[in-house]
Amino acid sequence: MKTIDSLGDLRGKRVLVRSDFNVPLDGTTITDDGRIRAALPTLTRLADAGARVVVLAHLGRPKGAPDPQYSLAPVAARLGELLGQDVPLAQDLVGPSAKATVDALADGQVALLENVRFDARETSKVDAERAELAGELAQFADAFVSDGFGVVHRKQASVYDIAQVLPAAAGDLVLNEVESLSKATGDPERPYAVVLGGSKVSDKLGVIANLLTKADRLLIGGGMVFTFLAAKGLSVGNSLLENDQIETVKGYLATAESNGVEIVLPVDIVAADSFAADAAHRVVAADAIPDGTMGLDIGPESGKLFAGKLADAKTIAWNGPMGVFEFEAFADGTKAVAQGIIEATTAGGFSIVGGGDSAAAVRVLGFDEAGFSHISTGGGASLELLEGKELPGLTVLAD
Ligand SMILES: Nc1ncnc2c1ncn2[C@@H]1O[C@H](COP(=O)(O)OP(=O)(O)OP(=O)(O)O)[C@@H](O)[C@H]1O
Ligand SMILES: O=C(O)[C@H](O)COP(=O)(O)O
Repeated sequence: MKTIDSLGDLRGKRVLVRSDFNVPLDGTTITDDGRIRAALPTLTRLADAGARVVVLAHLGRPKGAPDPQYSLAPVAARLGELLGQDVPLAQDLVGPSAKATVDALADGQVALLENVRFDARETSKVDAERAELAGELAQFADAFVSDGFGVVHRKQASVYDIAQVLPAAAGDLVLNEVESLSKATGDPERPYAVVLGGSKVSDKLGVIANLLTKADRLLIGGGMVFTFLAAKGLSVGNSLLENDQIETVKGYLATAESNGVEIVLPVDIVAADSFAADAAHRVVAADAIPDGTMGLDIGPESGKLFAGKLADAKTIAWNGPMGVFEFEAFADGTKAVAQGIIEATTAGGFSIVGGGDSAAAVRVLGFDEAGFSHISTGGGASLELLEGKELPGLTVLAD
């Protein structure tokens, strides 16, 4: 991939940087700033080189129009604190405020444009619409640096199309992630265990097909569980469920069996009366989830089962928390898996944690990041790389 060095002398040049600042928020409070910290080496390097740095980022999944709950204002404030300089936030993406913000930048200064997903063209499936937005963004810049590793699997205007209209390079975070993850992409040391959880169920179900040809064991937790249990004919109450994926999952279960891949499902579930921190809850067998309740964590027996399946693994990839770890009552499954991975890593395994919330869970629950071989800023991006897919945001940076 092309590197920042290939862009030449950047003093006085306007450099657009795509970062991944999709951080977890509680209201307007950032509960884990790991993704912002991970962006600092590239931003500091560009600022130190005298560039005028204009950062593009998204937050959440707004519907292609401005939506105050997804404003990047909290990110601009935190980025400013971490960089030790005021980071102005333009009120729009390609409008008068963005233009004025970029025009006002001095050499070595960093500014942020408002959420790229407030413009429907960013995520459009129509090439010409994305290209049009990329063309408008390009007017603000002399070069583009792609450093949002967590979005390189997205064929979006600020990730993919922009790299075709400006001199483009990979930032240090993207290079570092690709190098670290490459240890698990080619010929991973076995047994190779993949732990999947979280709530982006349909996104992650998609990666399973490929993982069934690569991994030895798939451990399923989090919101993923219930589509699997339903595929086995079990009732899941009000738990997160992708009804239209049940047939696909039945196919995965059959393929796993014929490929000799072990799919490990929880044997018990923490079932709650509602989605709330103080919801009444009890541990039930996975085949006896009461009607009217929702599974918000894997149960204690499942935690032990999963840790046991990880103990001898030589390569481990983990994406997605095992439960709603943000609520203390539903964090134990995630803790058990994190602990199991740390022990397997200490015993000589190579472990990767991927995903905004999974990485946040490791830090928020008090685990030592050094216990894992690599904590990736990418969730879907790291999974797709591990699947062996070509990622549009990387291929477009090819030298
Ligand atoms: N059983 C469950 N029901 C509902 N939500 C769940 C359940 N288990 C986990 N979650 C939620 O899943 C969320 C994280 O899911 P997500 O798929 O976004 O993972 P991630 O690690 O952030 O990966 P990515 O970076 O790809 O988004 C957490 O906020 C957690 O509360
Ligand atoms: O959180 C992530 O994994 C990245 O920021 C990508 O977000 P997306 O899944 O909404 O594209």
